[in-house]
Amino acid sequence: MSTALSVNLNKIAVLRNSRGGGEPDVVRAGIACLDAGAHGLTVHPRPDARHIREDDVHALAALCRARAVEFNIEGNPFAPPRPGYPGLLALCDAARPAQVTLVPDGDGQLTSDHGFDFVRDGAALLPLVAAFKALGCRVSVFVDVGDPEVARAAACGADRVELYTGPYAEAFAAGDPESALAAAGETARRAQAAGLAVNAGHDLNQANLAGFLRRVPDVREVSIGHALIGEALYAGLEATVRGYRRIVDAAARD
Ligand SMILES: CC(=O)[C@@H](O)[C@H](O)COP(=O)(O)O
Ligand SMILES: NCC(=O)COP(=O)(O)O
Repeated sequence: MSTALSVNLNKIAVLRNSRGGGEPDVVRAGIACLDAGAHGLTVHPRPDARHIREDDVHALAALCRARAVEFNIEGNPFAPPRPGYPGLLALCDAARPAQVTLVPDGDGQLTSDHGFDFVRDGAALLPLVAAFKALGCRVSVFVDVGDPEVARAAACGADRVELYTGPYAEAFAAGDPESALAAAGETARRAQAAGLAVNAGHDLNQANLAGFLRRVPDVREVSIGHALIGEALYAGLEATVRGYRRIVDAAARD
């Protein structure tokens, strides 16, 4: 079984928004990721539009359609519309992503840090999941590793769950990933037994990914952004500085 890599472009938009203007360009970055072999692209437009904006969603949806690859939009289905953010359902209605990943983030969160509470939110999720599926989207829901109620995602109508891998990444960085890996494997198996496919994401990187995929069975997709964009900066920094040196050195010779 192979695992698809979906690159999350949020952090390209963070850089762009820090200056206004259009650089770095999220579509150009998306093209580079797809040219390098990414199987799809992910965005998590937040209601405060701190990074990915509505216009980015449409531009990237068009790119993914043209390249026949998966576009994955993440967001909180309960967050109400506001200026600059039409709401997740309206956004998906307009952009028609192949997959929507429902994430229960509050507005003020720095980043995603927990999955759904299915006992509390299950009844409210049921009609929402149906509404996204009526748009033709595969629906994945963000879940905590170790959630004993993970099978309830199937009763909500979801197709997949995305395991929240932040705690695993922390345990790996601390040199003690064993119990996080065992728990992730167990949660994946419980979800799969309920008929759900399994995605994973959050703070995955080139150091911790292989160990995760070795231990957690049949992970269909990983979505990776923060670390990948940081690693890309390091990987490209030397070549870029050399390029600038060539320019200033050539100008000095003229
Ligand atoms: C659901 C998930 O784990 C990622 O989408 C994460 O939320 C990235 O969002 P930010 O880039 O806003 O931190
Ligand atoms: N769903 C996880 C995601 O899209 C990327 O998370 P991160 O790599 O930015 O932590």
